[in-house]
Amino acid sequence: MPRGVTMDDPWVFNTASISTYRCSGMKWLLSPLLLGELLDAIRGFMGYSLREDCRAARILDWLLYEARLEGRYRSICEVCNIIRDTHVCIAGGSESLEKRIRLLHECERVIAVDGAVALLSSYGVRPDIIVTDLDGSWFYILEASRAGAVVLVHAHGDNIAALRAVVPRIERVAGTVQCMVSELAYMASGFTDGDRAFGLAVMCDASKISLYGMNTRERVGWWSKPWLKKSIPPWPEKVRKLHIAEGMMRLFTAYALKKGIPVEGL
Ligand SMILES: Nc1ncnc2c1ncn2[C@@H]1O[C@H](COP(=O)(O)OP(=O)(O)OP(=O)(O)O)[C@@H](O)[C@H]1O
Ligand SMILES: Nc1nc2c(c(=O)[nH]1)N=C(CO)CN2
Repeated sequence: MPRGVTMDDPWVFNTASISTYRCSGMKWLLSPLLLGELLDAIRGFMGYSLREDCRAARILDWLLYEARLEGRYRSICEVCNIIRDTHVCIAGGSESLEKRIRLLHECERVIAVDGAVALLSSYGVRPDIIVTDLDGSWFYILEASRAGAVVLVHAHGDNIAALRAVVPRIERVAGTVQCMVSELAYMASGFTDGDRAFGLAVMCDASKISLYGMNTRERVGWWSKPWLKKSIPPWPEKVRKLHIAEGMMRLFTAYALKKGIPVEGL
């Protein structure tokens, strides 16, 4: 049993599965068990703590519960409804996004990956969905959510303070986690913000997926982190994350092709 799937707490496994299956016709991209195994392996490789990832998942669940009381919560089914049967473009963190950004005007739906929301804003592109672990610019994320974007926030052991600071201020918020203890958030298909966005588009049956700024061999775009002044080569931890992202994207491309969803820009 993957360690992120806490079977000593068996009801949790059911509720997490049920919250995804409640959407009519929607299926997990990877089975929860396979996903749990993959995330365990990644945690080992990256040196992350399961305990902290599970703590973050519970905290996000609580913040989403409050968001639901306040009418700000969006389920993963509602997120999928935005994507289903549309041409989805995903704008990520690699350098080439800036040169190709005007092409995003041709997309039916735009998913901004974390910091890319800042760059999109300066070119007048409004994202429909933002996929983030909240280490991009909070200002632009909050601005886009006020303008109508749904923010799909990912909880992990290293962003607990950011979750507490930002989630209560997001107008339209959904959640993903990497430990299966949550009822209102769902187990993310993927690891980095970019491959999770791609996995989401495949899971939600986009009619076509175009990737911009998702080239893991390129430099990291300056918009990717608030502290970057210019685009730079990935630093050692980022290299390892991008390595995993590349593997995830290959896997999801295979699923997309099996479902008959064309993918361009890989
Ligand atoms: N060369 C690249 N540089 C940066 N991001 C890239 C690159 N190629 C693909 N991407 C995708 O774009 C996303 C950009 O998001 P972001 O920079 O916030 O990363 P992240 O997943 O939050 O990781 P980190 O913890 O380093 O912030 C990445 O998650 C990755 O999937
Ligand atoms: N614990 C932990 N989990 C993660 C992290 C991270 O920095 N720490 N970064 C991710 C990709 O952005 C995804 N998951």
